[in-house]
Amino acid sequence: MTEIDTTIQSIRAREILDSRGNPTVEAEVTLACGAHARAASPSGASTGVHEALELRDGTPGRYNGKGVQRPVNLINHGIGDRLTGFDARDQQAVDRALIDLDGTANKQNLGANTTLAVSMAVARAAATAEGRRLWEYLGDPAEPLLPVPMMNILNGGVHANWQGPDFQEYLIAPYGAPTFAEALRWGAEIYHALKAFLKEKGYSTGVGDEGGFAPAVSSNTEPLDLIVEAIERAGYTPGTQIGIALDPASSSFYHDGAYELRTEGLTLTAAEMVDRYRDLAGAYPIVVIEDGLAEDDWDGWRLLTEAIGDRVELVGDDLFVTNVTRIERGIREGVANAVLIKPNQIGTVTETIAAVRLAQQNGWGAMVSHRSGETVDTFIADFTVAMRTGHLKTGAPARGERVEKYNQLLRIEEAAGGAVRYAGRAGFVR
Ligand SMILES: O=C(O)[C@@H](CO)OP(=O)(O)O
Ligand SMILES: [Mg+2]
Repeated sequence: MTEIDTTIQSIRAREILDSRGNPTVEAEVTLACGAHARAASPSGASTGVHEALELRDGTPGRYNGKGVQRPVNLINHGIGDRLTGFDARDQQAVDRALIDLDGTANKQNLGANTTLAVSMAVARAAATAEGRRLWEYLGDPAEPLLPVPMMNILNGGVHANWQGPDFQEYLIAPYGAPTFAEALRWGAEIYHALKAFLKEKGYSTGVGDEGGFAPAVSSNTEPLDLIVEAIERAGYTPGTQIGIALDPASSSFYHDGAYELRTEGLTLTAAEMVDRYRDLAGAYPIVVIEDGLAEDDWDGWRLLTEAIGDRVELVGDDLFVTNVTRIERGIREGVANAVLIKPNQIGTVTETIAAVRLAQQNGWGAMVSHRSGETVDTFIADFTVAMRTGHLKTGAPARGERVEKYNQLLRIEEAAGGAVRYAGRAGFVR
């Protein structure tokens, strides 16, 4: 067998649009053997202050300073040349070179959007050259684990321009399904049942950034009642077949040391928020709460973990920002029990894998996630299967940029055949 030459021959970048109509970076890698692949960075709206930098043009003009010509130029005039000659199969060396070229802890010079597009495109090009599927190339698990799709069917907070609830995301988790394909079908049926129910109640069925409905509800609890009803109308049982997850994204309504629930006209302390989550977890089949407390409210997080960490998966997103230093602190201090994994919060595939492994080695959960600004790139679908993380959140079962990830998982489940397993309830740490 002749050895395939996976030496990087060229890397080019371009500006494309994301699902919010904002520019983002797409990188394209060509190898000596002729294989080529591309990858695009997503972009968040409720970004954590500790995330790696997302580099944009900054100056008014094209896209009001939100353009990405600077990242594109960095790749076309510098990064591409630096990485030419590297073996695309040596992901760690490629990512190390990107990290060194940037030279900061937070990708301040190159931007995590710049480095991530390159890093993912290199991995995909290497997989293509080897004729392997990306999930096999990244992890080669003997028994591929299909994740529970965490479907965000009701949007609030900044993703709904603060027209709906303060809590940003209400998700359904069809963990009782026998296969991923069935889970996705259940989720889509519940999504449609919710739409019909909202219409019946006179609510708008317009959607937010992640494809979930964004009704102008009068409290943060009302969506839970709407969703429970939708689950039942679709013919499923809340709690045994379908769980509910929340991402309040509370950093976005945390001001001057308190949590401001505008919808309810209330300002709560961390302890009062914890009481509320305890009550909600008692009254509804809640399996996951992400970012229940704010990104630097470690004391509040500790209270929450002590209160319900034994029965609810408590996921740190803005708290950990896919950063091993912050995750290590959480593990050391017993704060949270799971990590949200967003590759663009840290900027390379290698560093993202390190964050997943750190969580898994400590018995913590790792939930891979899309961003609210997405493209049709499906890297995270393959990544989730490769890392066997058991669950993935990538929006509503509607809107192209969201369903493309779910559809990729359908393809993976089909391709993996008999070897495959659906994570189900075991996909959660609690
Ligand atoms: O808070 C989140 O978890 C994400 C993704 O759902 O939102 P954004 O990409 O806007 O940070
Ligand atoms: Mg979040």
